[in-house]
Amino acid sequence: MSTNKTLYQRDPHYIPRVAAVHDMCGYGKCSLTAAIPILSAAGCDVCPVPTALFSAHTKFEHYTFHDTTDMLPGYLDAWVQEGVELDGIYSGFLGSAEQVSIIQRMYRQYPQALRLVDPVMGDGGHMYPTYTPELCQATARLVDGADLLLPNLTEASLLTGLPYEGQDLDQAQVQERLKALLGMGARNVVLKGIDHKDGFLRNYVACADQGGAEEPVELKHEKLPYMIHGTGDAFASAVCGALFAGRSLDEAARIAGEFVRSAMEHTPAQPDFEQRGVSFELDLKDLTALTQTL
Ligand SMILES: Nc1ncnc2c1ncn2[C@@H]1O[C@H](COP(=O)(O)OP(=O)(O)O)[C@@H](O)[C@H]1O
Ligand SMILES: Cc1ncc(COP(=O)(O)O)c(C=O)c1O
Repeated sequence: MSTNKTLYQRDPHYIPRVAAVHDMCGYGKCSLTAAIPILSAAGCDVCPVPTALFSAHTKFEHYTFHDTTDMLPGYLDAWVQEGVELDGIYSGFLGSAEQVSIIQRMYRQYPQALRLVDPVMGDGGHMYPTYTPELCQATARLVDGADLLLPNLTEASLLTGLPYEGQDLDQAQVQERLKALLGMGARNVVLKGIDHKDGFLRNYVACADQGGAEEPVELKHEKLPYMIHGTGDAFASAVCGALFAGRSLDEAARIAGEFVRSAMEHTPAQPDFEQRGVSFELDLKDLTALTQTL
């Protein structure tokens, strides 16, 4: 089964501009330090909107956190004054609940821009330390009208109220979560990280214009026997990059899964690999080759 759906028609001589609304981490590759290189490798002009500044991500014992909410209205006003145009708004980890209203303001200001929402809130059944129930409720407001929503299973539970039942979900449980997310107004969903402990990871693609009635598309690839932080951001950024390169949704999710798997294969060769995050630098040229239409 294939949805074979294209969200963005790429003119081969045009470079799409995408606002990346994520935090910046000094160490531990995730968020903007994933989104900027990965989307650029896929042929996008990335304009960062930093939602917070961290010395390192929240899986570290020691980190500093600076919420940037206060500076964002002026930052975006200045873009409007300069006539900056956007083809996409790709949001992820947020610093405060008020930032959801700021993203909605961007949606009003750039009505043609694709709305790509990675509803970063937690994993393994737990919220990230700087997330609060209020911030999760606010994040849920981004589901309605999202052209693409990219939750993991923890985030799918937080958004839908369905229980978190681990990563080993059967087809009916996957379908239930996808239907609930489409029912909340997401136009397309990629549900990440289903793990039957059979040596593969599975990602599922579902589209609202199929009424949620069709079987979702299952994309499976090898699972490497270690976990590294930041895979969700690398995966979501690669899906978005491939979409802006004109790839279909299924193909974008397949390309992104292979990109993360391949990058994870290179990662253990690096010192402190479990700390530094996914080392995808050597894989960027392959992402360019896979996504480029020029
Ligand atoms: N151990 C792994 N081996 C291979 N691919 C992986 C591995 N971990 C994650 N990935 C890929 O990255 C995607 C996103 O990772 P995941 O950890 O599920 O996201 P999140 O960080 O949002 O919880 C997965 O769905 C899978 O395609
Ligand atoms: C500061 C920060 N940004 C982003 C993330 C998202 O990481 P992932 O790619 O694993 O979803 C996290 C998760 O801990 C984080 O702490």
